[in-house]
Amino acid sequence: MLHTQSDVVFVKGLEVKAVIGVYEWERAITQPLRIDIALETDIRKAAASDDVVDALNYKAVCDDVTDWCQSMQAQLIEYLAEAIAEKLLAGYPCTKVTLSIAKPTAIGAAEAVGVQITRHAVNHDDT
Ligand SMILES: Nc1nc2c(c(=O)[nH]1)N=C([C@H](O)[C@@H](O)CO)CN2
Repeated sequence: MLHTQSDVVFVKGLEVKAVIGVYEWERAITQPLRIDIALETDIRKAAASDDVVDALNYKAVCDDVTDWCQSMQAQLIEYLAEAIAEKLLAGYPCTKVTLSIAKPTAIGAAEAVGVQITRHAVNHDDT
């Protein structure tokens, strides 16, 4: 199918305090994570109805991502990013997720360190 439109619902700079890191001292504290998310989705129904029930609700995304970060207590941000992307694709009406997770306080000499990933929904029509 030819796609003639491309829409994104995004979250920029979501700050979450969570247990994250590989070192023993990191397991005893929380650190800030700064998260950017772009969810490729069709916004036309919400744009026509002006009703949040037709929208990919970014408030729900922020609440879910915050909960997942805090409950997972991951060591690597790679592990956390992959798990969040998988959950977003499974739980929200989106076809592609681009997600970056930064640790702004991990390396004193750097503004931030982190990862960025892009994942696509599996299209079951093709199988
Ligand atoms: N690619 C990664 N490298 C490192 C990570 C990580 O999650 N991914 N984590 C650490 C430590 O937890 C670090 O943040 C402590 O300063 C080191 N390298």
